[in-house]
Formats: sequence, structure tokens, C-alpha cells
Amino acid sequence: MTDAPTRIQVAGSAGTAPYEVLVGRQLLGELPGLIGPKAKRVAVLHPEALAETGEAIREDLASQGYEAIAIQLPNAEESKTVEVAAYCWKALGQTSFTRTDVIVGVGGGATTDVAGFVAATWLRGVRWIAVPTTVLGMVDAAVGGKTGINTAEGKNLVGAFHPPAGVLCDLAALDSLPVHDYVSGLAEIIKAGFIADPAILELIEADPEAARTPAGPHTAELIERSIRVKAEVVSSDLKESGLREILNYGHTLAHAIEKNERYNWRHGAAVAVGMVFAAELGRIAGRLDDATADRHRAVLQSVGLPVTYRGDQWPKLLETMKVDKKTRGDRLRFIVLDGLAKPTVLEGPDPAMLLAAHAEIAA
Ligand SMILES: NC(=O)c1ccc[n+]([C@@H]2O[C@H](COP(=O)([O-])OP(=O)(O)OC[C@H]3O[C@@H](n4cnc5c(N)ncnc54)[C@H](O)[C@@H]3O)[C@@H](O)[C@H]2O)c1
Ligand SMILES: O=C(O)C(=O)C[C@@H](O)[C@H](O)[C@H](O)COP(=O)(O)O
Ligand SMILES: [Zn+2]
Repeated sequence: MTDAPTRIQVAGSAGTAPYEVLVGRQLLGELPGLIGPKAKRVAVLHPEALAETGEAIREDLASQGYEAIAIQLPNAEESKTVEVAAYCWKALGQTSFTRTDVIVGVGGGATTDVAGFVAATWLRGVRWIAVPTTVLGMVDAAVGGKTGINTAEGKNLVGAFHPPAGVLCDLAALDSLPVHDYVSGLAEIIKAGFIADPAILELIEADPEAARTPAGPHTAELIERSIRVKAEVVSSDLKESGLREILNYGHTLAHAIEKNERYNWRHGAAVAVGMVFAAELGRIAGRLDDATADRHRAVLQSVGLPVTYRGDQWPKLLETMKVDKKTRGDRLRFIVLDGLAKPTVLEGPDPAMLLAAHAEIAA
């Protein structure tokens, strides 16, 4: 017998329907209920690494009478391209996928970003369900309806706000996740700690080694607390017209690092460096106290996340940051902290401040 899952509500916003994020074990029995009675066809999008899982889900849905297809995507960031999206559109077209049919995205954040984007664009929008299988996917990517792909110019530059009909976080999926990917997801959990829920930081600081494994005593609590932070924010501001920008803490520099590394760095690793940069920027701008700024480096390093980046790359990073989605005209905008759990926007900082903050993360 399994325990009942935790259910976290995400309110409908900007005309979209509310949905639930379930956290627990053996949740796949929830899929047909979420797919709903109108669907005839279901497309299960999964990465190469989860070929067996994707096929098992497809078979299960087929045994329940759906015309189920599996669409295998490349692993990780290689899937977030227009070519992969076009491959999915072709597969849906060849299956005569209609507006009442449903997409299921099973995988990490890269997979659910593409699956959601394909769902947002196919026939101008079909229903989709997220089944995140990484820590990062569960606590962040699968929740909130930001879907998208990268372009040559940068990260997530094409996309749509298209919330899922439900999110199933089956903690058992984390057992097969390589430790490198598990730890990368901790960066977004730590982000939630700094912007909104410091209890997260205390749980990690009490035993950083335990935080690095799904067998740790606080795994479910860390995941659920982070989902609650995200759910609360996106419930009130789906389309990032204000509050939602706080979820972008550390991301202005992180996305530039990812592009500069041709996406060979995991998103979470880049976000770790980006948060140290943002903390230093906050300190230099006279907003953030020394102890909270230093705490960033300490907690991130304690779980094995990077806190520095190649110092000679600054001109390229600065150029890429100009296309960050928070930029308005020529004014760069950063999320910084006024104190612990007090995120705010820093508009058009002096270039000397940016350079000084960069010096603090330059390896
Ligand atoms: N939409 C959003 O709001 C949002 C939020 C945060 C991050 N993101 C995006 O999420 C992406 C990062 O997601 P990620 O960290 O989950 O990485 P990922 O999706 O690239 O997955 C990492 C690797 O793990 C594999 N994998 C996935 N689940 C597995 C499992 N259970 N066992 C073994 N291998 C598994 C994947 O195939 C991949 O090779 C980035 O593209 C980022 O931009 C989006
Ligand atoms: O949900 C959000 O909003 C976020 O900013 C969460 C981030 O962790 C995530 O990486 C997001 O995809 C970044 O969005 P972008 O708009 O900067 O591409
Ligand atoms: Zn992120």
C-alpha cells in the first residue's frame, strides 16, 4: 500500500484552468483521469534515457484503449530545438492528432519544456500533462506553464505560456537519476530558499550530504516546499507581468553561461553561479547584507554546486544578457535580494557594478 500523494494546487490565472501537482509514489494510475474522457490519441514524449519508461507508459495507455504513440527525443538540451519540435509536429500530423487528444511529457525539464511547447503550438494548443523525472523538473520546470525551446541567440527565446492539466511527481523516478543531475536540481531548490522559504536552506545546511541523494530524510519536504513557492507565484502571475520575475533569480547570468558553454553545463549548475553573481550584485548595490550574500556560496558549495566561472568570458556573457527576457530596451534588469526572502528588481545597474560582481565569481 502506498501513502496518499501530497496535492499542491496551482490556481488558474490569465484565463487558464487550475491544476494540481501531485508528489508521491506510483502516481501513473492518475494519468487516465488527467487525460480525460474526450481523448482518443495520446502522445508520450520522452528522452532517449527514459526509452523503457516511455514505452511502458505508452503500452499501459494502449491497454486502456487509447491510440498511444511514443515520441523519443534527444536527451537534455539537445531536445530544445526547432528541429525537434518540427519532428514532433510531423509525428502528430501523421497520427491525425486532434484538439481533443493529449500530450504527456515524461522526463527532465528539457523534455517537459519541449512537450509543453509542442502542446502549445499544435493546432494552437492541446491539453498536456507533465510527468517530471528529475528534481529540477519536479520543483520548477514542470510547474507554471513556461514552455519553450532555444535558438542560436540564446536560451528559451521562443516559447509560450501553456500550463499543464496536471503534474505527476513520482519520487521513485529519482532513484535512477545520476548524482550530477540530482545535485543540479538542488540549485532551483536553494533558489526557492533564498527568494521565499529560508526553511529550505536550514534543512540543507543541517546535512548537505543527505540533501544530495533521494534517500535523504528531507527529500520529499524539500521538493514539496519548493513546489509550493513556485505554485504560489505562478498562481498570481502566470505571464510574468510582475511577481513571477523573482523565479528568475540568478538566471540572467545563468542563461548566458549555458549558451557560452553550448549547453554542456546543466541548467542548475549555471543557476548556482548566477545566484552568487546576483548576491554579489545585491551586496555591491547596498541592498544585501554580507552574511546573506556569503551564505549563497556556502550552501551551494556544500552540496557540490559550482560558484565560479571562467573570468575571461565576461564580454560575451554581457552581450548575451542583453537578450534576457527581463531586459527592457537597453536596460538590463536583475533580480536581487533586499534581504533574505526579499527579492526585488535592480534596473539598469552601472556597468562598474556588474564588473565588480563579476570579479567575485571569476575563476
Ligand atoms: N519551464 C520552466 O519553468 C523551467 C524551469 C526550470 C528549468 N527549466 C529548464 O529545464 C531544463 C533542465 O532540466 P533538468 O535539469 O531536468 O535537465 P534535463 O531535462 O536536461 O535532464 C537531465 C538528463 O537526465 C536524463 N533524465 C531525466 N530523468 C531521468 C531519470 N529519472 N533517470 C535517469 N536519467 C534521467 C535526461 O534525459 C537528461 O539526459 C533546462 O532546459 C531549463 O531551461 C524550465
Ligand atoms: O518559472 C519561471 O518563471 C522561472 O523563471 C523559472 C526558472 O527556473 C526557469 O529556468 C525558466 O525557464 C526561466 O525562464 P526564462 O523566461 O528566463 O527563459
Ligand atoms: Zn531555472
